[in-house]
Amino acid sequence: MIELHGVSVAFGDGAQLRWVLDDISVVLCEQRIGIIGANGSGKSSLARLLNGLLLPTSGTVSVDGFDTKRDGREVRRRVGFCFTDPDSQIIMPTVGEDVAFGLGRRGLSKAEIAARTADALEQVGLADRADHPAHLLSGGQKQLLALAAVLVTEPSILVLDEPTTLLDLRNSRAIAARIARLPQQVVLVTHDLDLLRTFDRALVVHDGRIHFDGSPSDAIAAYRAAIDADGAL
Ligand SMILES: Nc1ncnc2c1ncn2[C@@H]1O[C@H](COP(=O)(O)OP(=O)(O)OP(=O)(O)O)[C@@H](O)[C@H]1O
Repeated sequence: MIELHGVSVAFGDGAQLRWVLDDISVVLCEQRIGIIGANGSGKSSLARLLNGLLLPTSGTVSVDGFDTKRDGREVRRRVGFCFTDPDSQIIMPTVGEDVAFGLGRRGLSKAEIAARTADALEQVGLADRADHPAHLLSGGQKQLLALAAVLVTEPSILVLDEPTTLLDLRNSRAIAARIARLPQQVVLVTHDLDLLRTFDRALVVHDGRIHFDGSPSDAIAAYRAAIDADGAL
């Protein structure tokens, strides 16, 4: 369970200080939660708070009772994060090595690392690509690899920041299908409103605040209404 209490985030300082999230309090415990909203509204900042990639300027964020400021290590063990651009996450030459890399410094035997790597690749449908050069994968396969590299660390919560933005329809469907089968709690930032159809809950972020919180269909309607009210369409 993720809890945010009175969370605000500012970037810059002095005359350059800019608040991008404003007094957010929310408890996230459903299995599938979407975050939607306009460009620059604060969605990624909100997502990054959830595993301590970004720390609140004021207020607190906790995961299963562990505070992201005080207990960063415990939080990162529980919350895996996938970035929009998988290239920024792929580190090693081959697919298998890249997934195994996440298990370094855990004191696991070679056999355990190999078994967990194979299992993570199986989960995302890349089991036959272990020896393939990671940079030669397609965009969709790279997204799946980035997901496997997070899954191998066995997080109980996954935060995915726009995992289908770079993908064509076929690959985004493949990612959506994999996400749907994951046993973990998933918090998904997306502009692809179709992805939320089967979700339990969706938050609409608007101007750094949670503008709406409820069912995905009501959230999409609230998002459309907010954009219309802004005169942006
Ligand atoms: N590290 C940073 N330093 C300064 N400003 C930042 C930083 N990260 C984000 N911002 C600003 O915070 C605001 C919210 O950004 P954020 O990436 O959270 O929005 P978003 O809703 O995810 O947008 P998008 O849909 O375009 O990805 C933007 O105005 C952005 O420029």
